[in-house]
Amino acid sequence: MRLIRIVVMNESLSSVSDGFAVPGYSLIEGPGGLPVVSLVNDHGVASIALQGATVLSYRPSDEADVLYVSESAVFSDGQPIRGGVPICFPWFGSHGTDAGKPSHGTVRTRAWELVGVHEHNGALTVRLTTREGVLAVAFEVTLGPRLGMSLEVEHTGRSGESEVFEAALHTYLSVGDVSGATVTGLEQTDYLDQLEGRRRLTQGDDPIVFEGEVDRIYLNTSATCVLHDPVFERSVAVDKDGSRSTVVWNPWIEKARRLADLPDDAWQRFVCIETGNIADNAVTLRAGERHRMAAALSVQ
Ligand SMILES: O=P(O)(O)OC[C@H]1O[C@H](O)[C@H](O)[C@@H](O)[C@@H]1O
Repeated sequence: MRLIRIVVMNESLSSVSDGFAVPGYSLIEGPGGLPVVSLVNDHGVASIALQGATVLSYRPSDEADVLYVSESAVFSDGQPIRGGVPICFPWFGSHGTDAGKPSHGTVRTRAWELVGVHEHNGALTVRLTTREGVLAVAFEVTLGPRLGMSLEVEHTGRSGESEVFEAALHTYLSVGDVSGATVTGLEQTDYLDQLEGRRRLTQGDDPIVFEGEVDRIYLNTSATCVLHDPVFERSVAVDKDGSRSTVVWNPWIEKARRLADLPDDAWQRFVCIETGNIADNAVTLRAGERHRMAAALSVQ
């Protein structure tokens, strides 16, 4: 176990010299030696890598994991983790003006700081922070009756300044077989089709089905989405708050082959439903302002 710097920000948190003395919480050595927060309580089990503040698993009691992590994922400093819930920030996809900058921003490839763990009404919450220029970023994960995830951004710069950012909780949901899976909640919603240079189209009345690559940024929607999985015989709801965009992605056969950290057949085993603020829905923050975006996963 390597040494990890842990700062207690909140005096009310119980702490010991090497972590937080909260029942159900532990900091363990995860894949590739990366530090991983493990949470266990009556609601289930969750784990979060400090690398990218990436949620790696969420298993409600008596359920298989809600999240998918690639069997070929790379767990290494400076590398994004393929699966779970990577955080895209402060841009989504390729950078608007500099093609040399990394896909999905800067924070998914760096170690975040673990600043707090607490228990409240039987739920466990862990808080991680990072910073991008004048934007201070905090991510909280709560293991309760649902898995809560909250991304809060504060502009700490000088008055008169403002910043525009995009964000997404890039949630890889595990499915028994993508071919039979459907997503509801985005009917009659406009989207940018990433497969057609972000051409603007409108979803019809039918659920989203997967019969080929799907890569869409739905705009101006705060709707709950539900992933229906007839093989696992369950539905997973993605509720959200402070988010106006939802991305739905499955790479299908060809793109999965091109992604080195994804097995060739892995496209069958996940659907991404990503809670975000992207493109038209990018967020502008003036100095001193905060923005909070949250998502909650639950099995129905
Ligand atoms: O390979 P990554 O940089 O992790 O991106 C994986 C995927 O993320 C999002 O879902 C985008 O809409 C896709 O276009 C992209 O392929």
